[in-house]
Amino acid sequence: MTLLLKTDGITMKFGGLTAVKDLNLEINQGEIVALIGPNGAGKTTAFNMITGVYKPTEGKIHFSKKDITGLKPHLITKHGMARTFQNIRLFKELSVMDNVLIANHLHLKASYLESILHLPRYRQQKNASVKKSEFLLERLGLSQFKDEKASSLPYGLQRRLEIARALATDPKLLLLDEPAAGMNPKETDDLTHFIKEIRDEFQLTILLIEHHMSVVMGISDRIYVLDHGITIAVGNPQSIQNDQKVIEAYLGVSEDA
Ligand SMILES: Nc1ncnc2c1ncn2[C@@H]1O[C@H](COP(=O)(O)OP(=O)(O)OP(=O)(O)O)[C@@H](O)[C@H]1O
Repeated sequence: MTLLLKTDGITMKFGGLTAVKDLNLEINQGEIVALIGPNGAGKTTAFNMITGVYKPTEGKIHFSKKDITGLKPHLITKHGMARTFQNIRLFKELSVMDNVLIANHLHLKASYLESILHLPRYRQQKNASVKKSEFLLERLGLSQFKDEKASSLPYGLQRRLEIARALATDPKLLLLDEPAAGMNPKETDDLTHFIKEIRDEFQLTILLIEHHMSVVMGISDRIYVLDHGITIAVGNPQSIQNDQKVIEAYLGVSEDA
């Protein structure tokens, strides 16, 4: 097995609050790994450290054997990491197709001068980019909406479009922040199959944050459980479901709620 992502004791402090403490994730190529935990456990903060939004207060992050600690998000994307957000971030006024084209643009190698002069290399890349975007939309079941405004899509399809945008940057590792949020049971079930399909088809490794336990238990090879920033359990779905500390962390939350 090839190790793709490794975090060595990453910690994030906001003033006096330690949002994540000493997190040690190890994700192998091809795995689907979930990060779960009650609200405020530190899951999004962990994503933000891995993707370069925050520089960890302590610790190191290695991705594809390179130290990426403290690199800016766009450079981390170039190394092969892409993410979606808890709150969908699309260019709402642009078409579905343009949303994917813009994401793909990051990968075009033609220079600015070549692009304004419409030189051959730019034209070739643009054509390839359109083909690739069409392929992604086709593959994600969005072709029929390609000329629609992104904001006109139903919620579940907007989430798919976010994933299409992430895939347009050719990631090795895809981070999904609550992909099933706001979905009904049928959409949630479809999403579970869909995530496995894209993992296989695009040879992805996936790290996801998710509150829907049916999704987490249905697709994860391994699960990390955070509570108040601390990793309280790591294991396969079965061991996590039976872990006393995990049960208590979740029961504690429902009692408080
Ligand atoms: N930029 C920030 N500044 C200060 N505190 C923050 C910041 N970001 C997160 N926190 C705090 O860090 C803790 C962890 O938050 P985080 O959003 O990572 O949790 P989470 O597990 O993703 O929660 P949820 O499931 O509700 O999204 C919380 O107490 C939160 O208030």
